[in-house]
Amino acid sequence: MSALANRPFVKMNGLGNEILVVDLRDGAPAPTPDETRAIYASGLTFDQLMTLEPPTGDEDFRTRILNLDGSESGACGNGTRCIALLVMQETGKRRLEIGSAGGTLIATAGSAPDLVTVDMGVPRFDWQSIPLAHEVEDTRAVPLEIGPLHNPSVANVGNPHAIFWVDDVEEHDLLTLGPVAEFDALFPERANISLAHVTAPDAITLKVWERGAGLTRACGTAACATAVSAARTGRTGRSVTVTLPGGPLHVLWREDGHILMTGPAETEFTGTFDPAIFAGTAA
Ligand SMILES: N[C@H](CCC[C@H](N)C(=O)O)C(=O)O
Repeated sequence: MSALANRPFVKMNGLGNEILVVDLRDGAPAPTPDETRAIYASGLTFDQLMTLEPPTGDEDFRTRILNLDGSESGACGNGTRCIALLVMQETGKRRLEIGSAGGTLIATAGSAPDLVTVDMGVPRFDWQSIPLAHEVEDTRAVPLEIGPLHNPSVANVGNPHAIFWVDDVEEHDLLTLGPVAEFDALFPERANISLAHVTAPDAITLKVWERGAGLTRACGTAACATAVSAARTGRTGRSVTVTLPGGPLHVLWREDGHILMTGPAETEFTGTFDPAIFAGTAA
């Protein structure tokens, strides 16, 4: 019997990026890839499943990010705002330290009850950190062509991102081009794929094909990766509003290198996992 059977969950979203939160602070094991896929296949759909796990150091708690295909990611911006809001509401705390594979994230309560700011850490741009399959000198414009898309900027913000600069995010068929780019041999760990249209020195429109999840209404790490790439290529300043299909996020790339992402989080419903979901998964 899966340790998840009859366990409660909370369904949330960050700008329409669908997040399923599972509280494992009692030390229960994290969902396996099989169990993650089984939950999604049961009709309890999400883009990412995020856990609450016991702290291993000074942090308040730890989290693990699982895409709907069962793959694990080192970061999830929208999901981090969701779990931070949940624990802030539970504890009354206005600042949380959250441990994750991508590093320690600092979440602070925003100026409105549903707003959260997350320090997403410092981006990395060197080809080995993205990672790319071979050396690329200038990662602001990588030699890659995917149909009509070419020369993306790449960045790692806890997870790998490729950003194609376009004049209209609706002009290209990201549903088709996204997976082709995601699985390109240049990205040994695959990549999240964005179409970005800079509309002003402080404004970007963005559409994202997410690694392991597909088209989503919003992607916080893509907004962060795009914001820092726009700044380092001279397309914008360091403080931008990134407008995704699900709505706007504000991203500030501080002079000390840290990325601050601010946006809403929302609870939709709660429930418990029906044991039948896990009938076919490995014990
Ligand atoms: N939706 C998430 C990104 C999940 C990242 C995942 N798609 C991966 O890197 O594998 C966000 O708001 O940042």
